[in-house]
Amino acid sequence: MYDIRDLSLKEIEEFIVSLGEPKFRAKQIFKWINNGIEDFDEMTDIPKKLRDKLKENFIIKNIFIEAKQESSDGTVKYLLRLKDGNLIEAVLMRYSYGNSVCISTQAGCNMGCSFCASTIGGKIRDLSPGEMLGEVLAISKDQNIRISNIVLMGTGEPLDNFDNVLKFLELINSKEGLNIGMRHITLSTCGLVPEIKRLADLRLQLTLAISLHAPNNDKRKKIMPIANRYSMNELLEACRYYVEKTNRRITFEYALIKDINDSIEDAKELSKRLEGLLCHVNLIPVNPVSERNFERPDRKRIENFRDILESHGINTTIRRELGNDIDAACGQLRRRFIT
Ligand SMILES: C[S@@+](CC[C@H](N)C(=O)[O-])C[C@H]1O[C@@H](n2cnc3c(N)ncnc32)[C@H](O)[C@@H]1O
Ligand code: SF4
Repeated sequence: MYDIRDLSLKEIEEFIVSLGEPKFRAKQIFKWINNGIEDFDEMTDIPKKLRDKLKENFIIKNIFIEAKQESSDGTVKYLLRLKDGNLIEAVLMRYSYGNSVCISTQAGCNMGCSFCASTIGGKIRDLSPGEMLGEVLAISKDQNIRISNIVLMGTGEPLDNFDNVLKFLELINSKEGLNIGMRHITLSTCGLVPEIKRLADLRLQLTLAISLHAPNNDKRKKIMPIANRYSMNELLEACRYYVEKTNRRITFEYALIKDINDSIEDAKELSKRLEGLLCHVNLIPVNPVSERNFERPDRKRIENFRDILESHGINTTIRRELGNDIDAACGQLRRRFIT
């Protein structure tokens, strides 16, 4: 049976009208779904007969909180169990401007980046739009807070699950739903070139983050297999296309790994590559993953790297690390539970 959380307001309307019921019921139902109800009988202003019809046709794929780790800075990392038993991670981060949830888009990942815990067991399956919405609803309900920002940076490659991710964006963007503006959404990708162009053509006002992590192709290939499929030139060309279509500044994520991509030469080469592109670089000291032996550079080296980029006119930040005292690296909490 279909998960009712997968449906847009328009799709619910179509269903309601096909039953001969008044259209306004659809809006009531959609609002209940976005309130995080877990049972159709919680829709108290919907007549029982109609609730029974919904039960005959749909289910609600509830997401269960399997475990959570709270950090002293208010960050909460969730291990969530999907209806079929698969485990995923999501993280709540509290900022002065609001509450942000980092969600997973797939159970596992096929992309094989060497520093990432999410890919160690490969991809199990894509998440549905309703499951992604369910991650946000579960956290909002658990904390009794409104979520104002969404980051697609948990387990999985969002552009490898393009249609479901797009539908999810439509759901959370909906005025009658969570009403989260596109400018409050960040989508992070390892760089699937055709999909970046497809996204650009939609001209959504979301922030695109590219996991770059290297100043050139050869170095990128060593840590990110996707670089064998699309060269850095192709990737940067797609980024330029994205900026041209959307007028939005791109964020480049660059995880600094000791002796791999953190030298002065790397910083200089990266600066040249990014020259003239409307962008921002976010430097992230790599999170050591127990299955890998990558190390972080020391603070001085990280700051040097930033200073070189800045001296070339590239806006650069060193990521403020939230949740440092918990298993912060993506996929680590999940791995601890499934191994
Ligand atoms: C888990 S990925 C999910 C989104 C998408 N698949 C991507 O690669 O951009 C989110 C971000 O975490 C980064 N990341 C993964 N493992 C990391 C680690 N051990 N240390 C620091 N950043 C890491 C990725 O490179 C990416 O920028
Ligand atoms: S960094 Fe992103 S694309 Fe790479 S393996 Fe991890 S989740 Fe997948």
